[in-house]
Amino acid sequence: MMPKALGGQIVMEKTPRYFVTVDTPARVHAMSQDIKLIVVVRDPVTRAISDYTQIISKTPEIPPFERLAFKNHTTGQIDSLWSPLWIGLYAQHMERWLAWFPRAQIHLVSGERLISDPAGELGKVQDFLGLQRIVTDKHFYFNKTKGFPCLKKPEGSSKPHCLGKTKGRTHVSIDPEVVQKLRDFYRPHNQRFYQMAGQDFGWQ
Ligand SMILES: Nc1ncnc2c1ncn2[C@@H]1O[C@H](COP(=O)(O)OS(=O)(=O)O)[C@@H](OP(=O)(O)O)[C@H]1O
Repeated sequence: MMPKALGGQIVMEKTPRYFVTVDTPARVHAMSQDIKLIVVVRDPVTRAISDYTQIISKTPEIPPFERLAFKNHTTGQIDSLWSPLWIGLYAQHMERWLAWFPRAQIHLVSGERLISDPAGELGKVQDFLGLQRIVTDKHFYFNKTKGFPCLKKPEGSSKPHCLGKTKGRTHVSIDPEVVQKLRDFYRPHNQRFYQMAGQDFGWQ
């Protein structure tokens, strides 16, 4: 379903689910072997809480995060198959992609640095895509109220553009003990992911 393009044009498509869907690497490989892949990753614990915040905003009747995160609350056994937690097992997902694509064809973007240093992170994306570095520091300003960077002037518009209301929303508050258990759970997975990535994302 990718649109046709002229020589010199780059076609882009974004579907977060691709990174974690088991059959996708093989299907993408069958479509194009020299495709460039970009993945935005953030601290998996914050990611899970953000995910849950999104789910509960649509289905308020679901059980609390603390209940869904554990298979057995007494033994503290984490339910790693619960989607918000399973998605954060980046090393497992990355492994499936690396069975089909060389590491150099996959570029990892830090979700945290995308907020703290958008121009730096986008500079690396432009290099990865073989583009001239057109987007730089001068294209962004930091909106303190939102806690997010905004574009000073998007193409074709004279007004600044900030991300929508749901970006940078307040997360559901989670029992700190549960957060600590999740940090302990993810630590070895994160370490394995840093090794595959060749970079330390600095998650706690
Ligand atoms: N450009 C950019 N830079 C940094 N962070 C970003 C960006 N776009 C989305 N986000 C954050 O990703 C979280 C999920 O947002 P999404 O737009 O993907 O989906 S949704 O809002 O949950 O439907 C959500 O995280 P939280 O706000 O922490 O819940 C978004 O704020």
